[in-house]
Amino acid sequence: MHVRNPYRNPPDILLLADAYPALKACRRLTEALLKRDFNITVQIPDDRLCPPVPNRLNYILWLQDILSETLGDQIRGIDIGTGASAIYPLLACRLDSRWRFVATEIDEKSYTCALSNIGQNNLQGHIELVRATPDGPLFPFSLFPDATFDFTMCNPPFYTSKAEVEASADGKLREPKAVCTGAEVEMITPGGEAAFVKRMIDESLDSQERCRWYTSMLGKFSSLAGIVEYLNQREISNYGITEFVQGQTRRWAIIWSFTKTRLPDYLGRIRNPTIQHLMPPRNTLRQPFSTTNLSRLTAALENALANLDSVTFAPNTVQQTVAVSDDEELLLTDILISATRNSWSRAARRKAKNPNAASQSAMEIEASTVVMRCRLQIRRVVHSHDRADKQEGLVVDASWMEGQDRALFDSFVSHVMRKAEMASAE
Ligand SMILES: C[S@@+](CC[C@H](N)C(=O)[O-])C[C@H]1O[C@@H](n2cnc3c(N)ncnc32)[C@H](O)[C@@H]1O
Repeated sequence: MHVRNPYRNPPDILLLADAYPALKACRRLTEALLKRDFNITVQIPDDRLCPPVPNRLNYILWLQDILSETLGDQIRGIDIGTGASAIYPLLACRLDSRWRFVATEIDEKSYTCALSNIGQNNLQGHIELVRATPDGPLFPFSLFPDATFDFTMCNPPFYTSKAEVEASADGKLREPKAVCTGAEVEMITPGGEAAFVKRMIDESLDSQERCRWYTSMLGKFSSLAGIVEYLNQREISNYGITEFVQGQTRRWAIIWSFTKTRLPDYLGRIRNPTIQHLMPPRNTLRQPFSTTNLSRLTAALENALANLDSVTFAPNTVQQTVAVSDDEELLLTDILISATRNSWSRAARRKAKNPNAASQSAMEIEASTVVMRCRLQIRRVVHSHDRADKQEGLVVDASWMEGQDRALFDSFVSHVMRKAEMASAE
């Protein structure tokens, strides 16, 4: 090609679509990306929403990260309002053959089209489509009385009314007009997305641990505050928030659970300082250490853990570079820890000196139950924001993984960190 021809290097179609939104609305672009990159064949009718692949993929990848430690040969999820494309189940099942879906849809045309898309990709053994009704339950648990699920997901209809759709057509609220060629049933629901998600929260209070993680995407940042307040009112403290950023488009997702499993902060908190009031308390606590000697610090930590009789731990040596905003970190040691009771508080240590204080049987019962699981990661941080004066240091990140009692985790971390700092300081 001619040297001055700018198309000598073919344009990046996704960047182009970001700069020229009408392209995003192009069904052929979605169909082509799904075919080329995932071997998925879909047909999306012209009068139904066309899902942008990068955004939908972001949601699936986040769920994959959350479920990455799930054992077993199946991961079972529910997609509420799967749409004509059935994009979430198709993508997820193509990416990992262990995934299974129940997908719901109220709109007849989208239901029929989703059924055909699932069949065309030979995924009918992995994805079960359920015809829902607008006034019926959002979660189809009653149809699967013996099943438990790993997650629910949803991209809810987000507008409250036709007037709101029209008001947003200039692109202020969501995607530009060209993209919003969906049917009303896809885009409008009484009370908008916030009311839809609140319905899910209400239903989840009944179904509780039938599902490990309840999640939903949110198209409007303004929905977040009301939903967090609703979770707080209902005393659902185990929740998280993330954001999906693709070019100029930003979306959010909320996640909550009634189980003891806790999310690491990188999956359940957004770092943006202006919205910290909406974030759940931190599950990852960072402690800088004065020593720069890795073996000293590792030995000090292991010694502090070995001195706690209710604690078992498994250290793992790793060498993995991880990027954290502007800083680079080297993950060096990963220690998995379980505790069967509190043996680190002052009261617990006093009791241990006087074993008659606790009856034998109570001790045995306690010892058989894990009350807290967490991980300690030793990392080497390079503070690169001041490049002239690079500062290296060792830190330990303590991440709460399981338990009901946040105070127990906090007191464990402060005990172990204090002991390790005293023993490793040079
Ligand atoms: C914004 S679209 C999302 C479609 C698809 N999941 C996606 O991300 O492209 C919302 C979908 O939810 C469906 N829907 C609306 N109310 C529903 C309900 N009560 N139960 C199940 N689906 C519903 C709509 O018909 C529509 O297909």
